[in-house]
Amino acid sequence: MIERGDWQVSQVARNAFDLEGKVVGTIGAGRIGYRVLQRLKPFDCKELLYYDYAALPEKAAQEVGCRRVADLKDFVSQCDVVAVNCPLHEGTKGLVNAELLKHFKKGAWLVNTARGAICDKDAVAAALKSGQINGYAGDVWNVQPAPKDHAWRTMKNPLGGGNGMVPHYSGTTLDAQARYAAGAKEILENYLHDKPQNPANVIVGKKGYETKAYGQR
Ligand SMILES: NC(=O)c1ccc[n+]([C@@H]2O[C@H](COP(=O)([O-])OP(=O)(O)OC[C@H]3O[C@@H](n4cnc5c(N)ncnc54)[C@H](O)[C@@H]3O)[C@@H](O)[C@H]2O)c1
Repeated sequence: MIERGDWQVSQVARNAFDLEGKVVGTIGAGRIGYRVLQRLKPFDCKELLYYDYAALPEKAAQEVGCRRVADLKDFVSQCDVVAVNCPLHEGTKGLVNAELLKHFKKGAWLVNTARGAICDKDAVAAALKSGQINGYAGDVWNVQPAPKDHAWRTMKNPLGGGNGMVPHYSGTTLDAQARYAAGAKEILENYLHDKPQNPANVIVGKKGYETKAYGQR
């Protein structure tokens, strides 16, 4: 469209909204989910919500002014935008499915930069096609690279838009690659020199799951 130079603002902007005055929520309020809430604060959203079995420390919740909602259906029914920021585990695979999508506000927006398989791909495509959700955006796919017939490559809302998928690279800036490399080096050095690991880096330890972030066991 840009290359062709034939865009019309009335067409391009017919489905664009502000975050100001909207209710935005995150499924998962760990390192990333909490930072998302922090970064949303200056946008003057109507309310910031989170759904997580682990409550944020009171001070952290107060700093961003967010409210925890204990029931997932209740949570999504209040949000104009739902962002998925929890890990993929047996309790989150297909968490956003046809049944849950029915409870979303009609025309809500769903963002998933966590893991593709947390959202049921066909249920998301159907909800977008019907207008139950207005948009789906993310960089993560249940199969990567996604096959040619993957619904998320072509799905659209009734206005012919609403698909904000990109390849899984959005955290992969050159600066981030330097951070990954430094993190991997630190973990290897700790291992080789028999030093304790930073608990934030341990998912499975010698005794099984050590993190509390991969479901309530
Ligand atoms: N797209 C990318 O390039 C990219 C980059 C980094 C991380 N990620 C994804 O983001 C996820 C979150 O990262 P993080 O660093 O914030 O992890 P984290 O471990 O700090 O936080 C995860 C949070 O999710 C919560 N959680 C777990 N299961 C839940 C459930 N069933 N319902 C609600 N909340 C639940 C945990 O209690 C925790 O608070 C990662 O697991 C990873 O899959 C994606």
